[in-house]
Formats: sequence, C-alpha cells, structure tokens
Amino acid sequence: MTSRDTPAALELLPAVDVRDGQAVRLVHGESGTETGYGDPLDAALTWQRAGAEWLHLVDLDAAFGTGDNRARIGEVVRSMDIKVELSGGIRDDDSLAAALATGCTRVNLGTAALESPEWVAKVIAEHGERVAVGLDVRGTTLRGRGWTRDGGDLFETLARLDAEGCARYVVTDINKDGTLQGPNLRLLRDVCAATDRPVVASGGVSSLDDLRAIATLVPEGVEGAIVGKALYAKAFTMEEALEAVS
Ligand SMILES: O=C(O)c1ccccc1N[C@@H]1O[C@H](COP(=O)(O)O)[C@@H](O)[C@H]1O
Repeated sequence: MTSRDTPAALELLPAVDVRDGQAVRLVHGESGTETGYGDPLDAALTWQRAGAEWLHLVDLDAAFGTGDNRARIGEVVRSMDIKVELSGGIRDDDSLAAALATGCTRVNLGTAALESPEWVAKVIAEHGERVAVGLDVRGTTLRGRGWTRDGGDLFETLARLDAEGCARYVVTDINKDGTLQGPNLRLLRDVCAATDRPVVASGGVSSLDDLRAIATLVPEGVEGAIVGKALYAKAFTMEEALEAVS
C-alpha cells in the first residue's frame, strides 16, 4: 500500500484534453462546449518548455465514447521528456495495455472504477503506483461515461478503493471544471480527511491565488493540481504558476 509522502511543493499538471485530434477545453466537461487550442503536441511542448514536470493528458473522445485519439496521444506521450498522467477511456485490458505501452508515468481510471470494480482491483494490485483513480464528482455523487452518468457515492467508493490499495486519487469538481471559478477547497479537504493517499486537485483554477490556496492543503494530502483553462486563457503563465507554488 502506498503511504502519503508530503512533497516539498505542490506539483502542477497542465492539462491537454484531446478531441478530434485537437487540444480543447470544455465547460463542466460537457460535450459541445469545446474551445479549440490547436495541436495537442504544440500545447504539451509549450508547457514542458515552460518548466512543467507533469502533463495531464486526456483522450476526451475515448471518455465520451465517440472514438479515440490513441495514435495522436501516443505520439504526444513519446515526445515528452516529462511525466505524463494519461486519462480517458481506459476501461479494459486492451485500453489499459495501450495506455501503459505509450510509456506514460501513470494512468487515471474513471468510469471503470465505478462500473468494473473487480477489474480495477486487479489492475491496482498489478500496477500499483502506475494507476490512479479519477473521482469526478457533482456534489458527492461520482460521474462516469464522459461525466454523463451517476456512479455512486464518493466516500463509499473511496473507502473501497483505499481498501484495494489504490495509490492516489485525482479529484475533479465537475461544477467547477472549465469555469475559472476557483477550486472546491472544501471537497479537497473532505477527501484528504477520508483517505491517507495523495490527492491531485482538478477543476476551477483561475488565478495564482487559487494555486496558493491549493498549496496550503499539501500538509493535508494534496499532492498536485491540474491547471487547464487558466493557462490557455493566459490568466497566468506556467512559469508564474510554478513560481507561485515553489
Ligand atoms: O477532463 C475533462 O474535461 C473530462 C470531461 C468529460 C469526461 C472526462 C474528462 N476527463 C477525464 O477523463 C477520465 C475519465 O475517463 P474514463 O471515464 O476513464 O473513460 C477522467 O480522468 C476524467 O477526469
């Protein structure tokens, strides 16, 4: 079982979400709300050049069940010198093997953790630190299948995954995601209180002050923060973000 190691600084994971081969941002994760930001490799390389140590890479078509961007995603991962957390549509042996074969540092499972608990327990046992679970919530209700279906209670699922040895959680407040309205610090605190595993925060970051606020939760177990729209909207630069949490 993984214990929570408090890192010196909050890790930042710039997000590259891929739909139809393009980097996009959504609002509340809703299909059809895409704003396009061009080539995903260009975006990823931009964050890497700016000093990011992680990339949060999402195959949105795979998450929505509208196809996949496997080939493009594989190219992006293989082009990175930094660590990559890969998400979206990893729900069975085939998609897991393809994701791990890209050389990504870890995969992030969403829907599978809600719909295929036995498979996920096996994958956690086999792959340990290479597997995180994405807990994508509205309120305290988990959402799967592109965030379109309810998938049970956050804290019941967290307890089950903890018992199975899940290494870390990526916690997304869907109501905040893509809105630039600030993170849900209460949710992050509540999750940290319920588990001793590291937590990566996702959703709502709009400013350097938001990142500083998330960084105050490092002692409670928040290890990292995913930053999406704020970077694309140029609310701050990646360099400024890294400086703010260093
Ligand atoms: O990141 C998003 O904006 C997003 C929106 C809608 C659905 C999923 C999204 N992202 C990530 O995708 C995985 C879930 O994929 P799956 O359920 O395992 O197929 C999860 O990491 C979400 O945070």
